[in-house]
Amino acid sequence: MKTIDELLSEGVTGKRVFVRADLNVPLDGTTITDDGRIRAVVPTVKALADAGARVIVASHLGRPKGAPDPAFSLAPAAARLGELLGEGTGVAFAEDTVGTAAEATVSGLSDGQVAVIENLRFNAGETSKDDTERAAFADRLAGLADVYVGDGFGAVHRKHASVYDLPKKLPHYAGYLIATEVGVLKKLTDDVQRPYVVALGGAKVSDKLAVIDQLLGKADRLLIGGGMAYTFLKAQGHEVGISLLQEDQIPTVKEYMERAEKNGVELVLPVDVLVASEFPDLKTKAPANPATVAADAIPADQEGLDIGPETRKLYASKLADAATVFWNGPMGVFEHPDYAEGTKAVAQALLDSPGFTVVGGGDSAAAVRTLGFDENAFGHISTGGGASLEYLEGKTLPGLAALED
Ligand SMILES: Nc1ncnc2c1ncn2[C@@H]1O[C@H](COP(=O)(O)OP(=O)(O)O)[C@@H](O)[C@H]1O
Ligand SMILES: O=C(OP(=O)(O)O)[C@H](O)COP(=O)(O)O
Repeated sequence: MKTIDELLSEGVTGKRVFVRADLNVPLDGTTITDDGRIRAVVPTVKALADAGARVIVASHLGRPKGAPDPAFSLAPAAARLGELLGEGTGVAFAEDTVGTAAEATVSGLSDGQVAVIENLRFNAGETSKDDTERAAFADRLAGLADVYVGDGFGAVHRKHASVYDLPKKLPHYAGYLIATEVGVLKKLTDDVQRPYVVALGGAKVSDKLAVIDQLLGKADRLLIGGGMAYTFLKAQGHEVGISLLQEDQIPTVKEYMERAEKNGVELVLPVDVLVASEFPDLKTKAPANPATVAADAIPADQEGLDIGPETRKLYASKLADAATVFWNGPMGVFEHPDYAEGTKAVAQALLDSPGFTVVGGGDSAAAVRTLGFDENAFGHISTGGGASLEYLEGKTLPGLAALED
C-alpha cells in the first residue's frame, strides 16, 4: 500500500486530491455532538493542503436513500473541518456531489485550498450492488480529481463506489488515519495477549452478528450487550418484549451459543436489563423512569434499553483480568442519561483493566468522549466499528484491498 508520505515526496502542488474520509458524525439537528471522526482526518487534509494540493474531501453521512435529504447534509461537518484546519484555511462546500456545484467548487480551488462535497450517499450509485452503476458513479467522481487518498477507515468494509471503485481509476494512496488504524489492529490479529475479551453492543445487529462466528475461534470471552443482547436472550427461549430483535438470526445465534460451549469460549449475556414502554426522547432528554428487570422477565410491552446493575458488575468482573480488550457498540442508549450507566461501567472497566484496550466504532468512541472519559487513557480508539470488527475477522476489506492494488 502506497502511503501519503510517498505522494507528498512525489509532489502534489496544484494537483486535485480526492480524500475519501469518514465524516459520519453524530448530529443533533445540525449540531455535531462528537467531532472525533473529523479530527481524525485533519492530519491528512492539512499535510496535503500545506503541500499545495487542491483538496476535495468526500464522505457519507448516515444512511440516506440514494437521493438528497437535508437531514443528512455534510454542511455542518464541512464547517467544523474548516474550524479545525485553523485560521485562514477556509473550507468551500459544494451543495452536490458530482453536479455543477461540485465542478464549480473544485475548479475554483487554488493551491492549498480545501473543499467538501455533499454526502456521497445522495447518489444511488455510491452504494449500488450493481458493479456497472457503481463504476459509472466512480467515473464521475474521478472526473473531479487527479489523485485519490483513502482515509475513511470507518467505511473501508463497504464495497461502495468512493471506497472500492474510485481508487481503481486514479493513482491511489493511504492516508495517515488508515495507516495508524491498520497498524494497531494488526497487533490484535498477529499476536494477541490473553485473556482476550471482546464486548459487543450497539444497534447494527445484523451487520455485527457475523463477526461472532470468527470471534468464537479467537476470543476467550465474549460479553454481549446493547441491542445485540436481545436476539441472544430470545434464542435462549426468553421473551424480549419490543426490544431490538433480529428474528431471522435466531437459529444462527443458537448455533453460536452451542459452538461457544464446545470451544470453551465464555459467552456472557445480561442477567438484568433496564426497560421502558417507549424509546426515550433524545432531544429533550426528559426522564424515562426505566424499570430494572431480570433478563428472563422482560414484559411483553417493554423494550430493553440498557444493561442492568447486576450485569454492569458482572461485565466489569469479566474485564478485570483481560490482557486484551476489544469493545464495539454501546451497552445501551447512552445518548439518554437514564440509559448511560451500562456503557459508562464498561468504559470504566476498560480503564481499570491492566491490558491493551481498543474501542472501535463511531458511536462507541463518541460515547466514551461524551460521557466524560479521557480518550487518551484507552490503548486505541478506532474510528471504525464494523470496519475494525471485519478486520479482526480476517476479512478482505474492499477499501484496503483497493489501496493495495
Ligand atoms: N438496547 C438498545 N436498543 C436500541 N438501541 C441501542 C441499544 N443499545 C444501544 N443502542 C444504540 O446503538 C447505537 C450505536 O450502535 P452502532 O452504530 O452499532 O455502534 P458503533 O457506531 O460504535 O459501531 C447508539 O446510538 C445506541 O443508542
Ligand atoms: O458509522 C460507521 O460505522 P460503525 O457504526 O460500524 O462505526 C461508518 O461510517 C460506516 O457507516 P455505515 O455502517 O452506514 O456503512
